[in-house]
This record gives sequence, structure tokens and C-alpha cells, in this order.
Amino acid sequence: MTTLNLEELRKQIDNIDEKIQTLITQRAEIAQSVARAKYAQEAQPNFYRPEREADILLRVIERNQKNQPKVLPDESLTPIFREIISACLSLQKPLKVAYLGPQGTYSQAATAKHFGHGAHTVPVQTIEEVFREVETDRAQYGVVPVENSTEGGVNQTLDCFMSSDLKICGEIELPIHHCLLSQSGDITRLVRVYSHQQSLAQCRSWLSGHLPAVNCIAVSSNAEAARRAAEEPDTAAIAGITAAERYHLQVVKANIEDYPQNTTRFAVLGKHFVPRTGRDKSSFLLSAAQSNHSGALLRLLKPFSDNGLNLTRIESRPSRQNLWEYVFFIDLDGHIEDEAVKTALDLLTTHASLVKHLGSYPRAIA
Ligand SMILES: O=C(O)C(=O)C[C@]1(C(=O)O)C=C[C@@H](O)C=C1
Repeated sequence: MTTLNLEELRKQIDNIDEKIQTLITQRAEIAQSVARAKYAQEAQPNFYRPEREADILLRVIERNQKNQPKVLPDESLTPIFREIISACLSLQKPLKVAYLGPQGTYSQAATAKHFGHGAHTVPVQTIEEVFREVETDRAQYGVVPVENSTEGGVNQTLDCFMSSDLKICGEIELPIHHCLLSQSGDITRLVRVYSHQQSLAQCRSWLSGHLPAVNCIAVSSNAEAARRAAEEPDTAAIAGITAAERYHLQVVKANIEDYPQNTTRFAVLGKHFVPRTGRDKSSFLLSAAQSNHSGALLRLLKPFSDNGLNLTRIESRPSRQNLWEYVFFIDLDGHIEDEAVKTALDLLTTHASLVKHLGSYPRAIA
């Protein structure tokens, strides 16, 4: 680009847009042929292929690394490609995805980030209902929060996995930036702050430093907090920026989370097995045999360490079967089809009374 003439530059942009549009249309036509190819292989194929999407997105990031300095950050490019894939997938078969509502929650943002706007997303009221929607085929996939980097695990989700046969088909990481929202945008007259209990906890220090006298009230979701703040004066909500738009609230203060890297991890629930990508995670539910004997947990975890597997998370929950017995949720880097994972699981059988594979899936992508 040599000239700085505005008209000329806009003409160049128009030409590029035309080419992009032609290419996107061509890509969509090929995706339609892919659907026919899938039908030729199976009567009821899976159209959504998380392993293929991960592969495409990683290549977008890899190509972007080659632009030095980068013109656009990865986080600007990947959503564009996700939307293109989402539009192509909706031509093959529109997906129905249930998430923990109401609209305006971070779960909705995570669902939109992962599935794009081509999917039909359905808010439901509880985490249990997300599981049920998928179990009963009212939705093909579901999105539930699993853990937050500041506040830890989401117990309802872990408990649902104990009794469900659904598989984790993917993970989504969503950076969480909380905003203080109110009708007036004035911080001085606030007497009450509503939010979900997790969000209040994630902003604890900010609240005690800046609003020590206000009454913090936990409600069922951040969207519900925003709805109330839109109706009550002298009241604020802690919620995401999308809730501000949805409920016509002013941003009193943005980014009030205590840890700037505050991130929530969500699981994509489904019914199908996801092939290996080479950059996967696996989740298991484990219970130790002779759990009250010394070294029971050590024996449960040793096979993973002996096989060089990196555990990315371990969490315990009461087994709900015997008093003071626990089940362990573990996540590790690797796929159930990796040799190291297979060997570790073989070794585990003598030390575990329960080994339940909750899924292997591609690692979250920016
Ligand atoms: O490769 C496929 O299996 C496709 O259906 C194509 C495509 C895409 O648009 O690239 C669409 C949906 C799948 O989830 C993955 C990829």
C-alpha cells in the first residue's frame, strides 16, 4: 500500500472484501459437500467435529505467528474463523446447544465463543437441566461451567458428572472481566450490589476497598443481578459487559475482578467420542480402592506420574455412597488413545474401585 488517499484505500478494502466474500461462499459450498460425504459414510453422522475445528484454528494461529510483528492478535482472528465454521456447520445441520442461562450470563458468552452464531443456543435454568437437555436429545450439546481460576470448582457440575453418561467433547476458556453496573453510573449513592456468589467472591477485595459499606447480595445469576439493578435505584450489579447492553445499564467501573487473569473454564457436553488431535486433555472420575488406608491417593496418582502424564487439575467430592469416602476428578494432558494414558489406566485398575472416563477433547483455544 503506497498511497494514503482515503478513497483509494477504501477501494482496496472493497476489493479485498469482495474476494473474502467469494472465498467464504466457496467454503460454504464445500462444507455442504462435506455434509453429503458424511451422509454417504453414515446414516446419522456427527456434523460437529471439535477435533477438526481445533486443527483449523491452530493453523490460523500458526500462520499468524509468521507475521512478525503480528498485525492482528490471535484473539481477533480466531473468532472470525469460528464464525465462518459456525455458519458452514449450520448449513450442514443447525446445532442446538443448551447452556446455563439466563441470557447475558458468562455461560452464554462461552457458548457463543465456542459455537458461534450459527448454532441455536437455548438457556436453561440449572446445570442439572443442561445435562438433562443433552441426555434426552432435546439439545445435541450443552455448555456448563467447570471451574474458575480464582474461586475453584463448580460443585453442581462435578456432582452431575457422577451420575451422567455424557462425555466432555470440548473445553472453553473465557477470560472473565466483571463490571460494576447501575442505572445512573454514579458510584457515590450505591447501597446494594447484586451478583452471583462466585462473582462477588471474585471481586471481594475490590468491593471491600471501594464500597465497604454496601450490602452485597448473592442472586441466582449475574443476568438476574443486572435485571434487578435496572429496576432498583441506588443498586448496582456485578456482571459482564453484555449484561450492560442487554439491561441498559451504565458501566460504573470496568474490570473490578481481583485477579486480572480471572478465567472460567467450561465443558462442552455431548454424546460422541472425539478423536485425538495430539493436543488434547482427558477427564476422569476416580475412586481409590481401600480409600481409608494410608497411601491410597498416592497409589491412585502414581501410574500417571510413572507414565510422564501431567495432571492439570485434581478435585475431590464426597462419594455420596459411603460416609467420608471421596471421588477424585482429574484432568490430564493427553488423549485416552495415547499409549501413556492407556498404560496408566491399565496400572490403575488394581488401585481404583472406580475409573470413569469423562471424555478426551481438544485443549481450549484462545
Ligand atoms: O470438516 C468437517 O467435518 C466439516 O464438517 C467442515 C467444518 C468446517 O466448516 O470447516 C464444519 C463443521 C465441523 O465441526 C468441522 C469443520
